[in-house]
Amino acid sequence: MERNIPDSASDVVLKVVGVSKRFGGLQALSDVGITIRRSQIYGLIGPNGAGKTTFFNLITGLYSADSGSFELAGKAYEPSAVHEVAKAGIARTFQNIRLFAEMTALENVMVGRHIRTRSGLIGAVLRTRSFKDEEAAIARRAQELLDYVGIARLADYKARTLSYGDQRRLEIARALATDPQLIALDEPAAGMNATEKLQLRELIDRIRNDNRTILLIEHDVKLVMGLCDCVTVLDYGKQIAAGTPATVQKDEQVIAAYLGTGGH
Ligand SMILES: Nc1ncnc2c1ncn2[C@@H]1O[C@H](COP(=O)(O)OP(=O)(O)OP(=O)(O)O)[C@@H](O)[C@H]1O
Repeated sequence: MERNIPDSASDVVLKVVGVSKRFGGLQALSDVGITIRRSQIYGLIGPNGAGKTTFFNLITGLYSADSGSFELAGKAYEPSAVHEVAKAGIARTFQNIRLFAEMTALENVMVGRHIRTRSGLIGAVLRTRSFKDEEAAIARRAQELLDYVGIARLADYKARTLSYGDQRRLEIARALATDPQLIALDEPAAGMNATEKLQLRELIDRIRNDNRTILLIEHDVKLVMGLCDCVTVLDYGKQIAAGTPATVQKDEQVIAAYLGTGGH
């Protein structure tokens, strides 16, 4: 489906310019930049070791960049700490799922919501009226989000007891709970079977249609090409192509570096 991508600067959610990162002797990223617009699904692909996760870690404050600049919804931001990035408006999921295993599904989503609440620690200790009202509202919202991702029935189960596919959905619900400007999904389809992938695709599409903006790292090329409005291809830390899936798929450097390998 062709989508009209608006061209105004105010529609830019994330703008990253000239980002580089070196680990010792290895240049993991060289001068990489992307611009993601509101309601886009933006794919970041490339062979193993291309630098995708490093790029995610830089925009979400896990690593610090050697150079480059970052803008979120028109404001410069310094991705220097994970919680600052979450507050600024980027929520992410992880390649290796990171949930609070002993907490229930509902509690995991409530944790995501807490960064947007006001009562804070004092309210929690004193259990003030406003704290209790706020907690009730958070629980209601968390339940809605579980319903949204299709696992409302699992609200009271501990996260560790959920199936792999459901844990990935739970991570997405937790990310949505922070009301992010941008949701960054790190290989959400990893380890999923064909049915789960289809459901995931529907979910990601629905999230976008609800006016969210998504950045996706994914090894499943079919999923990326079918879902994304725009794709950037990395190889050995360099951006070798960017554009619509149709354009990128035809790019000779991409075919040589990635699609032609047959390994994905
Ligand atoms: N903390 C680190 N210390 C040293 N080297 C690192 C570190 N993180 C990543 N690298 C190296 O940087 C390069 C890019 O890795 P990265 O994980 O970003 O690639 P990727 O595209 O996400 O790969 P994959 O598809 O396998 O997840 C690799 O050569 C990797 O070994």
